[in-house]
Amino acid sequence: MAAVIEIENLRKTYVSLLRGKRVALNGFDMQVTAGQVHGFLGPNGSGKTTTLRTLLGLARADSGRMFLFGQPVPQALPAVVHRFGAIVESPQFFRNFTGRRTLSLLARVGGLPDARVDQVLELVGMRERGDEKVKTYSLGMKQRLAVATALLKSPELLILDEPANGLDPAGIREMRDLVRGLAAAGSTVLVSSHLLDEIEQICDSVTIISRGKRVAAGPVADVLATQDKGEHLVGVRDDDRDRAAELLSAAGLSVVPRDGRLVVGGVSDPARVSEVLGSAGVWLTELSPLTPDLESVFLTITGTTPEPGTHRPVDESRDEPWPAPTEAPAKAEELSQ
Ligand SMILES: Nc1ncnc2c1ncn2[C@@H]1O[C@H](COP(=O)(O)OP(=O)(O)OP(=O)(O)O)[C@@H](O)[C@H]1O
Repeated sequence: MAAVIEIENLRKTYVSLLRGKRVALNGFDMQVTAGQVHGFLGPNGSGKTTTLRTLLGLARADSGRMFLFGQPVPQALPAVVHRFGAIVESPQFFRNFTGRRTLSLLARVGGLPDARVDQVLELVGMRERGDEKVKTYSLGMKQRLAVATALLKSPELLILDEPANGLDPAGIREMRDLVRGLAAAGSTVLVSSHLLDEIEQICDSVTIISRGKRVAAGPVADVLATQDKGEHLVGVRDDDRDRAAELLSAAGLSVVPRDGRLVVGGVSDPARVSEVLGSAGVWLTELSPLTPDLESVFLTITGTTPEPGTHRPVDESRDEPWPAPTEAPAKAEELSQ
């Protein structure tokens, strides 16, 4: 399958007079295959929005290579811009326009038939509210309107930065169905989100970024498998628990008690657990695999598992000292971004 997005060794440093240099992307790589829903995950400040802004020509990279539909960007953006839709920062709408008027205006600018407006309003579940003014919309409705604007040109690729932001549970489910529906119709979707269970449900593949670098990528199942330690939840009668722990430890398995049961790691064949215990007259009441979910994998890989009593800095990027006076002064464009 062809790669719709390819990013190689992308570097981006922000420079500000107040804070000096800040490395946002530190040699980041990503590939998104055609027809997939691809999740883009990372802790706060890890570089997701910077990646998307750089890919779309809204910020300039220090170095690295990027391709959309096989064409180098930002140079080829004018040639491919009609093939993708993106919502990277909360778009601003005219407050006194209705949703429909907003979309009609954009459709006209893009040379699209007005009939497309009704289609996209329907797609994002806003058909009934389309004739109300934007200023009466909730955050979630504005989010849907934003998605509708990105869908107007029936893009082959849709890039959504935190599309579930502000949506209630029903809205999140609708967004999920919308994204899956687009993929089923042949579109490619890149979606960044902090909602890991959502990503696990809707994405075929993921890229996880931490401190401006890719730390994991691939089909969701493969990424989950990297952290699969063969853990099983083992239940025995209360009286047998200590003995079971001893037996399993003696058999070379790791054993940690949890909520009246034992978490046993390093199990390549579950039959071994029942064999070890059964041969000593200890009988199982439960034996179930503990497969990692995306949230636990994410927390482990990015090193952001909360530790009771400690606070994690909210921003992951690396500060660098202000450049020595001999270095070239930062460009005005960089300072303003
Ligand atoms: N315009 C800017 N000027 C200076 N620093 C910036 C600018 N935009 C982003 N940064 C910094 O770059 C780093 C990466 O930010 P970015 O917004 O890309 O992260 P993110 O992964 O999208 O975070 P979040 O999940 O919180 O949205 C952060 O340290 C951020 O403070």
